[in-house]
Amino acid sequence: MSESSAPFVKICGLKTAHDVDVAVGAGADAVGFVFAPGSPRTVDAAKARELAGRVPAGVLTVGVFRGQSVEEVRRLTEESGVRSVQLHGDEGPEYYGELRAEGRTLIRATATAVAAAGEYGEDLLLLDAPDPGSGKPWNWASEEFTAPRGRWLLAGGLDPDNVGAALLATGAWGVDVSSGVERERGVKSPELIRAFLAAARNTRR
Ligand SMILES: O=C(O)c1ccccc1NCC(=O)[C@H](O)[C@H](O)COP(=O)(O)O
Repeated sequence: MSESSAPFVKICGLKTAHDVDVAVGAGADAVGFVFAPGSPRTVDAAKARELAGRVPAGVLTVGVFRGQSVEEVRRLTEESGVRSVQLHGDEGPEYYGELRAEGRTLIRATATAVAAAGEYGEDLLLLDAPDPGSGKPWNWASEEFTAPRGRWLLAGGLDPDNVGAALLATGAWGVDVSSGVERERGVKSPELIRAFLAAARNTRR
């Protein structure tokens, strides 16, 4: 993708077939299913398999994990059929190496400063808020923020109204959203999903 092309957009925390269809129909590049326990968006492997089965091959399906063992990530990924793994815990490079050796596409989510994407062998870096999925923004607009080198996604408190400015301010390759496309916590809004995708798509860096 060249710098002037449309940003990559991932819609996360989907739980219903209708919301998956809306996100895919509106042009999402990736859709996420939360396997991390304790979230209002958590789905089990069977539900994720049903939802992922609706997604065409050109759209990435992502399982979202936090603080789970490699064995659990492996099991849930295989049972659900998702193609990519997004990790929000404090896993180190060895953990990534183990999953990478199995050919999984890896997204490393972190709230700490990173110099360059790919340092842990991940395919995509995701810069997120310390409390992922909370809808709380972090200081991506501040002068202290230095964007990492390479391809990275921005997340944390994005919504249809601020995603364009966020992309322009940070130069992120793409964006990821959950709370900002919900009408209440854990319940997606088809209108907000469409509005977010339109706003992101119309932004050219
Ligand atoms: O969505 C959750 O509840 C969640 C729980 C545990 C780990 C990650 C989780 N979500 C990740 C995402 O939805 C996105 O990657 C991102 O954090 C979106 O955050 P926001 O748009 O601020 O809700």
